[in-house]
Amino acid sequence: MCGLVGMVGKSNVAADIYDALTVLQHRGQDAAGIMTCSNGRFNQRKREGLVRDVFQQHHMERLQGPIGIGHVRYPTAGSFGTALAQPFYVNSPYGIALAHNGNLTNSEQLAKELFQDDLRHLNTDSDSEVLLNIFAHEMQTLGKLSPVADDIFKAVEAVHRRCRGGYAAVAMVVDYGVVGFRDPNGIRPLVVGKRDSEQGEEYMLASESVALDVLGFEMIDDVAPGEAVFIDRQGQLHRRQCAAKTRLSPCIFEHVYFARPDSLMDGVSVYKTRMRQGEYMARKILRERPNHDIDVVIPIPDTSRIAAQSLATALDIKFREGFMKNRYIGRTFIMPGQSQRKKSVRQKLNPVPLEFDGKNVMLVDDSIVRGTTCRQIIQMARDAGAAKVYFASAAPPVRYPNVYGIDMPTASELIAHNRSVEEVCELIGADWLVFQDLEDLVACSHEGNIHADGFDCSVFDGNYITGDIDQAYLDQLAAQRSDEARKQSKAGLQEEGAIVGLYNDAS
Ligand SMILES: O=P(O)(O)OC[C@H]1O[C@H](OP(=O)(O)OP(=O)(O)O)[C@H](O)[C@@H]1O
Ligand SMILES: NC(=O)CC[C@H](N)C(=O)O
Ligand SMILES: [Mg+2]
Repeated sequence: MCGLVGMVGKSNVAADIYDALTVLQHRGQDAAGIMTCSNGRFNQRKREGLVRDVFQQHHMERLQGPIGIGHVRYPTAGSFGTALAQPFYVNSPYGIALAHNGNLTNSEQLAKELFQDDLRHLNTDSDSEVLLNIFAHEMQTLGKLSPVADDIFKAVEAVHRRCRGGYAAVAMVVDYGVVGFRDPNGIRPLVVGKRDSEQGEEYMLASESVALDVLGFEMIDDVAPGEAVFIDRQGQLHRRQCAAKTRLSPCIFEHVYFARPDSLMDGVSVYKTRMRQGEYMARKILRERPNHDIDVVIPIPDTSRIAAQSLATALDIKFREGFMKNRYIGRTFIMPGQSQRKKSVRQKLNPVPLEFDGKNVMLVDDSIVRGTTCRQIIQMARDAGAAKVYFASAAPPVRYPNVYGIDMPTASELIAHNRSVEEVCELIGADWLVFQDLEDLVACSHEGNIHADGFDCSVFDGNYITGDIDQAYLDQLAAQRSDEARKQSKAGLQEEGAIVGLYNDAS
């Protein structure tokens, strides 16, 4: 789940893009990049690492220009490394750069077409490079020396005709402006906002509204499914629906885990949704065990805190912060390998023994995916003296791979895949395990926006809303992206040295 920023300002935008990327860091910890444009030249800095490590003063100084885009990466396709960091760039036509959040499900087919029909070379195995080249090819076929908004929209229309999957993107056309667009199902999020400056209005596109808030932009709107929003270099905003058939089916896992709670996505307050998740969980707990003996509710920081608090309030049970979080360790789920994830849980969380000693504790997490976190946490609770350890997940069991931009490619790595709740409970070592029901989770989100046509819940129900996913695709994805496959590809990459990429090295 990557983070995107695009900006058209009245003076240099790099510092604002940097700040917005730090606000979106929770969406991707692997690599970061910024590209700006001034007087017909692109300036770029991208590398593996967190935003604060990638950009130093001298990089910021050379990122000149009043328009730019930025990206934080959490890989879901292709390999790792600086050459795969975004934005991507093509020199023809015009000079176009693009940053992408999501995953194209037909990227292999598109890569073939790009080579055989469009005569374009791809230098990486990133689906984002495919998306950029499709957009660039469609701009090229229009054959305009000076493109206008209408041309950008025609190219986005063609992107929607050719691309499948989940995608939100920001692209910059040299000296013309920045366009943001979203797939026809609105799976991945994108918002647009504006701010007044002394020289006139400035615009920002971002994955989450929280980036706009922090930078002083007022939210204009969510980019609609299939819509494109183009802000030209002069600061004029143009928008158009570019897809023939659209529906609003945003990814529900954004509400469960990915998004920051202070974000508003498609009209849904992530914070309020998580509050409702806790309330619905409390009802389920009372349905299952009206005479439960829970003494205390303890969240597993960070994401579950809000749901855990409302759950405790609804049950009228004490809420206690029984685990302290090391603030210098990032999110473990979006780390690239299982051994790193496993080690980080223990480094990240440490129990406060007096909250556990002799008590029946109900631990609450937002979700159980691979089971890395809950297994260790339950053991920690027992070691800290808990009498009974109950566990509640504010989301239903994750049983199916994600194909739209979340790194859950392999069913067999998911602890609940092909397992009953009782089996998972035994495997993680809990005394009682309660999962949210899917219809309740959907209700929590739907209450936030009754106009949504639905939500992408594929990781919970295996129903892939783009309708193009079959077992062969899932098998191929698992073969390419399982933890095991990735260990090997990373080793291969290091042996061969970095692939050719248009990026700056560590200097
Ligand atoms: O079952 P698992 O595979 O362990 O995945 C689920 C866990 O991973 C996430 O936490 P993470 O540490 O990434 O982030 P957080 O601090 O935002 O909770 C999520 O909040 C769960 O705690
Ligand atoms: N999480 C994402 O949005 C990933 C974007 C893109 N598929 C990549 O792997 O770089
Ligand atoms: Mg967590």
